[in-house]
Amino acid sequence: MNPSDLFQKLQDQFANKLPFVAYRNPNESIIKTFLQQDNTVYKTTDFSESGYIFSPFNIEETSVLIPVEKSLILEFESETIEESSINSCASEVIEISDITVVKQNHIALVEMGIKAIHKGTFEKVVLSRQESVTISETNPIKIYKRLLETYPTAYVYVWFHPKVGLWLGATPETLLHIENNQFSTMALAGTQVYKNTIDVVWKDKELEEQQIVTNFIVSNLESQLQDLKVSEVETVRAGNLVHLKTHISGRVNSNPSSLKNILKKLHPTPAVCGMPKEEAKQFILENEPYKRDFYTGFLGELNIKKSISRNPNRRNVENNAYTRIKTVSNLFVNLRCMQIQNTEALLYIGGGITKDSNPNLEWEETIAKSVTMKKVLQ
Ligand SMILES: C=C(O[C@H]1C=CC=C(C(=O)O)[C@@H]1O)C(=O)O
Repeated sequence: MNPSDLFQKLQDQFANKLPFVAYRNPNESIIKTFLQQDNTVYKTTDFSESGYIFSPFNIEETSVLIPVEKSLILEFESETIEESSINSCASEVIEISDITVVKQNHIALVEMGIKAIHKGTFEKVVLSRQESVTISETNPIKIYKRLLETYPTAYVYVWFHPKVGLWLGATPETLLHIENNQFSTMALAGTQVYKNTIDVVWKDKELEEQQIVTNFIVSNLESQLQDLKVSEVETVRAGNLVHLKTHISGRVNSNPSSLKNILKKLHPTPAVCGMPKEEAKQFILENEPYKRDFYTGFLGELNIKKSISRNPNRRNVENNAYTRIKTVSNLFVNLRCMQIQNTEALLYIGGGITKDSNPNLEWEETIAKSVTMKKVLQ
């Protein structure tokens, strides 16, 4: 199938008000799609199902599944996206939110967070805001093409369900990757604006903020994983930003409830919630002046069976003997994302607050992060 046929299929699916997702892994060129054949809202009960999962920040709310058995699954190479279709996405962006009020509110929220840290309620909390802009280009497929083009190293998706909503994003953060029993994740936190190099100096505030995430992941997964390995911390680029990242890997015991247990232990990490988890989550749910919904939730392939051929050059029938099936889950944290409602785009942006946070700088950080989505709307 060629790319324009597939984009047309996505367009038709959207016009017919049927659920779909299209996604591309970081640094890869293949775009995969699940086109659901009916408009039911399927849900996961225990993360043992097979399909594409879209989970909210608050895991007590509904995680929506696009089941494998209800979908047409297609994939194609994305390298050949035509320039013309990208340029035609140019759109006018008008701020709806009164930015002075939004700024005052966000700074007041951060100040409350810092006070709670000084009182000892928690050590870290991630506080966020929503920003509303009017867009003249509302075609999600056109915006999606632009995201693909702009962020080759991100996980770039468009997700639609007529009864739930329309979301797009380009996230730099893996929640987990499991291939049979091989597990990996990342601790991503700390932000600076990218200035033509990743050779940057980090302040103690950011180093501590990221270390909290690494410590949380390691201590929560120690009981679930064998051969736990933790890399050195490195600087990585995400669009116009850089972050600190640690790679963490290990082996999971292959029992059917492993994934559910790991997700319970892992989500939401202090990269999007805080430490201790429950206290920070409570503070977020009570004090952020809007509902996160799927922002800082997670999304991706859940228990997908893939065949691996040991000798891909052999084309004869005997070759089947060399084909093995592996089960893959590939989940990402829903960051640098937006929800589109008619001519309005709702952008979601947050940042990690610790005892050393400066409210004005935290505000500036959310402005820098909002550029990721605004860039493809302008
Ligand atoms: C919560 C967000 O980013 C997280 C991931 C990387 C760096 C972050 C930070 O520096 O605060 C956040 O923990 C967001 O982009 O909305």
